Amino acid sequence: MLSCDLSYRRGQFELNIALQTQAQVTGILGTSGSGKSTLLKVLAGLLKPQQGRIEFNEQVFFDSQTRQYTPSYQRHVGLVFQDGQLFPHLNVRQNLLYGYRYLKPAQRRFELAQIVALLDIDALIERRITQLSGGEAQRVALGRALLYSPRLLLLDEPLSALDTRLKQQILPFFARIRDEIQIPMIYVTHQPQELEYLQADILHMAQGKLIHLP
Ligand SMILES: Nc1ncnc2c1ncn2[C@@H]1O[C@H](COP(=O)(O)OP(=O)(O)OP(=O)(O)O)[C@@H](O)[C@H]1O
Repeated sequence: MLSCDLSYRRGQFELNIALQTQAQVTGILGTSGSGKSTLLKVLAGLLKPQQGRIEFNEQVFFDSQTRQYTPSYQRHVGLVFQDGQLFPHLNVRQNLLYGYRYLKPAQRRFELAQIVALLDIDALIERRITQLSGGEAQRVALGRALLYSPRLLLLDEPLSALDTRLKQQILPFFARIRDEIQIPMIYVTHQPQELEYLQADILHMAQGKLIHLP
């Protein structure tokens, strides 16, 4: 269960979000500039709200009243952006194991072979990042996030850099994450069809707030 009630201000922009969700996939739709990415960064611990409380599965991420703040690396959340942001100087295997190496064995929920099979990236494992297609790179980025054993996956338009055919190929992998390893996901997109495919609970944002559509 993710529960938050927070305000975050940056210049003229203000984010005010109160939500509770325990859906497997929570989808967030909203116009450009409505604050979707900012919300994910606040949940990930990359931006600190001025006020409120964020709790995930009974772990307090932030509480302005008790002055609690859990830094990003202690939240165990995975973040995937639209362009994957893989390290170009490392090959696929090294990218996949990047965060995993820093986990204690007891913290590791998955093994490399399991994630490689889940995402069907076996044939790519020794490739350089520059030798990957957009869809392959995105699966590797997802694999790297999963190997970090996140308890929550934050996805910021993970398919928006891909063409329609590739989107159709990759969406089922998100369904596999939902069904086979059951990591809750917050999935930001401009495409309602992606959320329908994933049977997400859908939230709408506008101007820094959640809104109810008529
Ligand atoms: N690094 C930054 N510094 C200052 N303002 C920013 C920064 N990043 C975003 N903003 C502003 O914060 C507001 C929310 O931006 P955000 O990126 O969260 O929107 P979004 O809903 O994710 O948009 P999009 O759908 O275009 O990705 C916008 O007004 C944006 O211009």
